Amino acid sequence: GHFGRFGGRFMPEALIAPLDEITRAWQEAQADPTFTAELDRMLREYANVPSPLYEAHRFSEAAGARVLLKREDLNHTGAHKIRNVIGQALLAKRIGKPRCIAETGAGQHGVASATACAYLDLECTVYMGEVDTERQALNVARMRMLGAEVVPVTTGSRTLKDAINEALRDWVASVDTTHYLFGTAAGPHPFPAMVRELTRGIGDEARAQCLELLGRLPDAAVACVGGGSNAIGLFTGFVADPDVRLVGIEAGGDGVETGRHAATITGGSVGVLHGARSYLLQDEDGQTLESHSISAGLDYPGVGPEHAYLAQTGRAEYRPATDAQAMAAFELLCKTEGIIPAIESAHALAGALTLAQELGPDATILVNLSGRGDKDVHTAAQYFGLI
Ligand SMILES: Cc1ncc(COP(=O)(O)O)c(/C=N/[C@H](C(=O)O)[C@@H](O)C(C)C)c1O
Repeated sequence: GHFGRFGGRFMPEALIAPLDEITRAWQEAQADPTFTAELDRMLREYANVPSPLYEAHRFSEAAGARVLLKREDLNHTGAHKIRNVIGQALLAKRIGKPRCIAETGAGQHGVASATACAYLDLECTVYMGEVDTERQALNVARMRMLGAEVVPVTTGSRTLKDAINEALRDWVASVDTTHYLFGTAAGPHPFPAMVRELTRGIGDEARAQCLELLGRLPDAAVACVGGGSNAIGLFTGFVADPDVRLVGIEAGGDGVETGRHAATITGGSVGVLHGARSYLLQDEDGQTLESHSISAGLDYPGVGPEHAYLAQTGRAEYRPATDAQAMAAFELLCKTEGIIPAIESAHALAGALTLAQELGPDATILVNLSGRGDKDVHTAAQYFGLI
């Protein structure tokens, strides 16, 4: 479970056995045609996968280069998260765990977890920072409608980091009946690799769709990076194509130089958080710092270890987009394409606008539109003074 010097599983002794059990079960499931056939069937018939590749002509004109959008916002539940949760919920069934727990920040992973558990008749408890339950209240309502228990977390900074800590505390006490349905490509082994494998359909599909549409590969593949799942899902399909630049866009918040951001690779340092060695925002004593972003889904002081590795080897590059840049890109997509993106995804769009200026009009830029903006309408309406 290593990516160069990154990754590993720095976890309490009590969780080593369940982590071993998931690792073994996942290896067996991947080799079991019944499991993979059921996973593919559910993705196709239930989750609306594969997602379309859409050429955004008017956004491209505004950007000054050709922009293609991978429409993960059109998946069932409105984001890429459904890919990961269907695989992990099927695995929970396979190992006889009647209950799943999950952490969530933006609420998309929580909604996807509640959805998969409703479909597969599993109990579902979602831990969510109290701050996030307020700014993503719509998703709290959706999770409860889908039959999940949502536990507002009031410890620490009351955001995603604290939700993960609470979920881990639950799991230590419930390993016999419960699978921790981890929401991003971070955490202890096997989660980063398993979530990458469950999400890599994004990049594998997009690569084939680009060859069909363009007759060649794109010049760059761009995705926002919170914990890292939608970005690693997009990048993996292209990592062996050296002419395709891989660009991860982190949450620059008020600007990295202000200290109020969630740009973990750009503004952080190597350390251990939530079971893996990667980059994180920490003070000189190794205490995790609070992150800041207008986007709940990117508001996380850690990042998946495979991104740390791709950054260190130089195969991928990571740049920040501030709240203001993301919201400007959010508005531009709304008004040029009639698509309201998730604020997380708007960070990737902001990165694409900058890259378009650098690469020029002949460039083709593939952007992962990781989710739709229904959950963010209130935040965006307040930001733009529409209500
Ligand atoms: C639409 C959308 N796009 C991107 C992200 C960033 O998460 P990654 O793709 O795992 O980097 C997210 C993250 N959402 C998670 C959630 O909904 O709980 C996030 O807050 C945590 C799981 C990390 C998202 O909802």
